[in-house]
Amino acid sequence: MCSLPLQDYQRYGRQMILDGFGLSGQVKLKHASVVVVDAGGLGCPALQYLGAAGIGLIGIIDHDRVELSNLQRQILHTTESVGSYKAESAAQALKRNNPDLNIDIMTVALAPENALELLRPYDIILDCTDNIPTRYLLSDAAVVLEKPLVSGAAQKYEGQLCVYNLGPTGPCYRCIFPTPQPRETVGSCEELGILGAVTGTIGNMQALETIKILLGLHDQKPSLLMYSALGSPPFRSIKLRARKPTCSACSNPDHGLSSISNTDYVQFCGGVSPDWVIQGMDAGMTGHRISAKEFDELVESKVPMEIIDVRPPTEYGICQLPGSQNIPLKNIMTQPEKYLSAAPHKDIYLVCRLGNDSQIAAQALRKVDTDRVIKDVVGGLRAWSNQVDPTFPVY
Ligand SMILES: Nc1ncnc2c1ncn2[C@@H]1O[C@H](COP(=O)(O)OP(=O)(O)OP(=O)(O)O)[C@@H](O)[C@H]1O
Ligand SMILES: [Zn+2]
Repeated sequence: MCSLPLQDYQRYGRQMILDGFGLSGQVKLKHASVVVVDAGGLGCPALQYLGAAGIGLIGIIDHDRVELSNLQRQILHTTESVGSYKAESAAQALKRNNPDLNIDIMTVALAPENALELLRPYDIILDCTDNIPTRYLLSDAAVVLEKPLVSGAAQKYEGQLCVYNLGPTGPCYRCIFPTPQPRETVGSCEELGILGAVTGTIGNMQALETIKILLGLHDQKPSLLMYSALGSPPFRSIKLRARKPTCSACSNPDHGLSSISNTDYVQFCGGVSPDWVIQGMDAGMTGHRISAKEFDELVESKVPMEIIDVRPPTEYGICQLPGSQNIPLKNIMTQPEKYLSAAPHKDIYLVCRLGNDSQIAAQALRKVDTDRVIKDVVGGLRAWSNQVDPTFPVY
């Protein structure tokens, strides 16, 4: 009797003849389950190889829809899939290659309330996300669920790869990064740019690490791989120590469901909402923020105000709101008092391209002056163009 359907011997034969793989390896993959958060730049290549290799059950979590600007790197999606859910579009692409796959499509954002429930059914979790709050959330959930977390990151020409929480002593993300980097030093692909083949390199390696773990071919030694496409050599690897005895997650016996649901991941990471929060997945919008539409109403009603645009001068030179002045983020961060005393009584509204840097600037100014109205425009000039003035350039 065959352990696999007859046609699978042909489909997977090239990998089954590898030393350390064999029939038993293919059967292990068939009985394995992995969940990939998300179907973006890293998730697409990772999913493509996991699906083709014959993983028995694949979960895809992504609440977002395909946009034209995703297609240079999110290679499972096509021009026709623009507007569809990424999780659905990715699942269709995997099925075109391998029609018998079992795929769980989850078109929701992973959040503290649903993380454990959504991730629990799977053996291994892949972190392919692009924001720091979700990285901490995924790590904390992987620790509670005692599952390996294959984590990738990519930006510009660079990427990183690490397997966290591997085996009983493998470190978690919090062991290595106990506190988030300041928001000013990190940014999204939309802000900083990304070369598609770089996400391809890291995403493929995430699939490879996952398959190694499932087959028992992983050496279980934790390391952080750093990739720089323009570097020489392009790959460097740092050995990581075992779990940190002081880690607030993996070495804390009280770390569990309640610590996840009681953590405000967005606040912990500097209070800047990633776009899944802004899209209403969370009650993240505070009284300190204003929508582009409401901001327009205030401008129209001639309320006295100071409009500060915190973009770099080159970007301010491309397009700007009438009546705004340009004070780049880094100037505000180094001398917030100076800019407050220059406009002593007026309400202050801050804008930037996408609404992230202006949030940081607003927080810094509010620390110095707690009485004044100091708000940032959600979604920045991109939202202004979408919601108020379609003739305002988007770049
Ligand atoms: N908490 C989350 N739950 C589910 N999916 C998430 C979560 N956070 C991020 N994602 C998904 O991660 C993916 C990241 O993909 P990627 O970094 O390639 O950029 P993008 O957001 O699609 O595009 P761009 O940054 O160019 O606008 C997105 O599809 C996003 O929806
Ligand atoms: Zn830890």
